[in-house]
Amino acid sequence: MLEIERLTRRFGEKTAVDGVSLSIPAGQMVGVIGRSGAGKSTLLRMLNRLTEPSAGRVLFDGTDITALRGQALRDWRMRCAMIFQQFNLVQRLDVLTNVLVGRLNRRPVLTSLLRMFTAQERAMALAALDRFDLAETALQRADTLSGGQQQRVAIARALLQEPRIILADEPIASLDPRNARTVMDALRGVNRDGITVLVNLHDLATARDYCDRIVALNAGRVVFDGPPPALTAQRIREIYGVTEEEFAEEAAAAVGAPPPRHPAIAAA
Ligand SMILES: Nc1ncnc2c1ncn2[C@@H]1O[C@H](COP(=O)(O)OP(=O)(O)OP(=O)(O)O)[C@@H](O)[C@H]1O
Repeated sequence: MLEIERLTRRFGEKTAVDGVSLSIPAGQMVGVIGRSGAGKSTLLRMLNRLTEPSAGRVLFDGTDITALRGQALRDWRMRCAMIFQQFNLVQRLDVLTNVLVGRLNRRPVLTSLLRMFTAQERAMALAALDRFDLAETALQRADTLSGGQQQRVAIARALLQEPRIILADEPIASLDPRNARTVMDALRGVNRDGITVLVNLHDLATARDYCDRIVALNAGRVVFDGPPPALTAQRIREIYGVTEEEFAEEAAAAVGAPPPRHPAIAAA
């Protein structure tokens, strides 16, 4: 269980996340939506302490994550893997090594530096790649892969951390619809294995299709929290003051994604 209690982050005068409280049961897939600047990235980044909260707490199974220091903080970051919009692979390294990077934090510094991995770790990495139909790319350089393949490599790398939670910040914003689907299928697949997934999405239709729960942010605050069918086009209008179509186009532009081809205007 992840408990977020009145979590707040200020940047100077700006309050990016403003007293957010959420209880997220283990194994849930939560889509976080909101306009550009609503605080989605800041919220996710506070959960694994890439960004420090100004106030509030995060508890995981009763442990206060916001108070962790040193090794305990490193352990938490391992259990709470991040996926980024731009994949963050080492382009000149082969795919297998990129996946094995997920093990680095789990090992002593020297073996990490030498990038020495056990046969068991290599087998784990290959199995993770195989699961996403990428085993045959293991020895290719990462930069020879498509965006969708690279993002699935990033998910495989995250799995090598043996995480309890995956935090994905706009994981499909740079992908075409087909690749976006393969990445969302991969995330949903690992979620079905019991890993909690929090995913920032600009695309409402995707959030509806894949998530158990949608949290909508506006100006750093939670303005909707419920099951996808409850987030109707009418609710979007009430919350954001725009049609769902306008919301979709604006959100896509904010993350540099192509405009939606089929805005889910009547999804509800
Ligand atoms: N390091 C920072 N320094 C100053 N202001 C920041 C910083 N990070 C975020 N902000 C501000 O906090 C607010 C929330 O930003 P955040 O990136 O979390 O929003 P977002 O919903 O993820 O939007 P986007 O999709 O455009 O990234 C914005 O006004 C942003 O300018």
